[in-house]
Amino acid sequence: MFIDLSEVTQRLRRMSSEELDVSGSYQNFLLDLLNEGKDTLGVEHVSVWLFDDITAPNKLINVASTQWPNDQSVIDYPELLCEEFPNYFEAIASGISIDANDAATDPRTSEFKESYLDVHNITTMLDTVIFKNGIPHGVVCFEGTGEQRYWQSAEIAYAEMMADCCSRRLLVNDLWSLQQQLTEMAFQDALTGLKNRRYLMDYAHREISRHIRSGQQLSVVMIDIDHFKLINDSYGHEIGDVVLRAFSQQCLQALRTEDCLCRLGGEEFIILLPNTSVEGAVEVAERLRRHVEKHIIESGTHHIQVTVSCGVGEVNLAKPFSQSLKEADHAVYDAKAKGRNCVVVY
Ligand SMILES: Nc1nc2c(ncn2[C@@H]2O[C@H](COP(=O)(O)OP(=O)(O)OP(=O)(O)O)[C@@H](O)[C@H]2O)c(=O)[nH]1
Repeated sequence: MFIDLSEVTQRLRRMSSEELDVSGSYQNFLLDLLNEGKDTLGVEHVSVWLFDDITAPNKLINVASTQWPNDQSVIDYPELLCEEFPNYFEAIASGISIDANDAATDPRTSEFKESYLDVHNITTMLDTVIFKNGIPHGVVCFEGTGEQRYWQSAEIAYAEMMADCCSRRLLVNDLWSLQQQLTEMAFQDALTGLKNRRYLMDYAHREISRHIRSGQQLSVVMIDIDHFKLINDSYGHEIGDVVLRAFSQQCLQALRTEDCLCRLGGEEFIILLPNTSVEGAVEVAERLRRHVEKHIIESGTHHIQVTVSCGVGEVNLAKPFSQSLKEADHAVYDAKAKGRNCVVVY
């Protein structure tokens, strides 16, 4: 097959520079490349396989394929075990492209004969190595059916270019995942795993706009653990942390998933309740107060009962959210003055 390298190189270089949408679970960010390779080399299908562990690979995992349906995500990714295909794994580890003209007799691919090649009528394979930091990370597999093929050097060079493009796309995907993690961390409280104050302010801002449009009520409940200092002083700061974590889980159990529970800091928490009146918010706070009071927290030999004081208020949609927080805080102050373990409305 004749390949005009200058033309396909141009196309690949342009594709490589395109912005990637890596947000979907299905590997569309690889598929356009693979389809390009399939058409250019005129093969039956193209797939990408990655090592499970780049430093000590045990298996190759199939992460993308031109054979997979476009509209559904693949749940079980096919795998190849190193112990079953040692020659193939050794060939990949060498980093040199596998140009198996006759896949059934080539020593690098003949291991697939009965289980795969014969079953799918694959006659020829061209596998090029994907590198990560200079180390083999996986392969792009071009598989052909029908007439036996004699891979030309231009075709091999093209397939290697494809593998390099895949490397870059996988790198972009890694960076995107990292960025996602960092974003999550920025909005999460490290101790309890709940959302933090930054998230609350952002979320409240959006909810206020939405509630102005819908005309629904938005309420807030501030929760403060009673005599928390005493827990720290009696059992130590570490047990205090255990209590904060267990308490957070108790609160989540008592709430609906759409209720936004955040840790403001210390032993102070807040729930933002969308589409909820003050009466509704009082019910939520009472339910939560009773739930917390009833469930003893166990840590080692310690059995610790926690109670909470809650302040409830309606969020004034015309004023800054910080004002609503101040009002709820005021109500908590009143609840403490009333003897704690109770709910007070601002
Ligand atoms: N273990 C632990 N303690 C914390 C954390 N953050 C704040 N604290 C402690 O929480 C305690 C809060 O004490 P206070 O503000 O006096 O309130 P309180 O003892 O709960 O008393 P009342 O609110 O009046 O019922 C302080 O001792 C803080 O050091 C944390 O992340 N872990």
